Amino acid sequence: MSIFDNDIQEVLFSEEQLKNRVQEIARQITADYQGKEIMLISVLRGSFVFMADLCRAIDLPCTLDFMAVSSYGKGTKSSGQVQITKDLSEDITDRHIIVVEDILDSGNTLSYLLKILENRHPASIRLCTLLDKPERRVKPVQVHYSGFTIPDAFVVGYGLDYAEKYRNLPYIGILKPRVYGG
Ligand SMILES: O=P(O)(O)OC[C@H]1O[C@H](OP(=O)(O)OP(=O)(O)O)[C@H](O)[C@@H]1O
Ligand code: HPA
Repeated sequence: MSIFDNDIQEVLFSEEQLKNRVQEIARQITADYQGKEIMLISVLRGSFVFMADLCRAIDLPCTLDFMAVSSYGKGTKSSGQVQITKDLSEDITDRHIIVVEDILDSGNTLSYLLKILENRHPASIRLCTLLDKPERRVKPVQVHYSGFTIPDAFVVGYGLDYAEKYRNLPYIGILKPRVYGG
């Protein structure tokens, strides 16, 4: 039970389902990068919960860094204007990078971000997103690790917000449209 339950139309993924899927992705990454050291880049703020669970389930030498971008402001639709609000602390040249995201929606954020990171000449770069909402895509983005494909609905919880709320919900659910006036 959560104080937010009344704002949720439908639970898409329970805590248990999230835990199991995150472990499967971590096992896949561990197998794919045997013998290598990886660097996980969490795209703040939404991916912080996924990152925390994923990195602890990966059995490889691994460093972490964080980047913050924003394009949604207080709305439920991408403004199309992506802003870097915090850059990485580390140099990624010649490193094996995995970008960790909570959701791939229009693709505006990740197409912009991946281009910037590719220009810094990593040894390799892959994208790992917990959720993929393909119906909303306006920019193509190549995904290597995807947790779940979801329908065209605004979701919150497990790091994902609406107007900065709901990030601390332990499950992922569809937000009732009346909450955002949709
Ligand atoms: O594919 P897109 O339509 O660009 O949407 C995906 C982006 O939107 C969310 O970030 P947001 O800008 O809401 O910032 P946040 O991570 O701080 O919540 C999410 O974390 C992704 O970065
Ligand atoms: O469905 C969503 N929920 C929360 N944040 C988002 N950013 C892009 N799509 C979403």
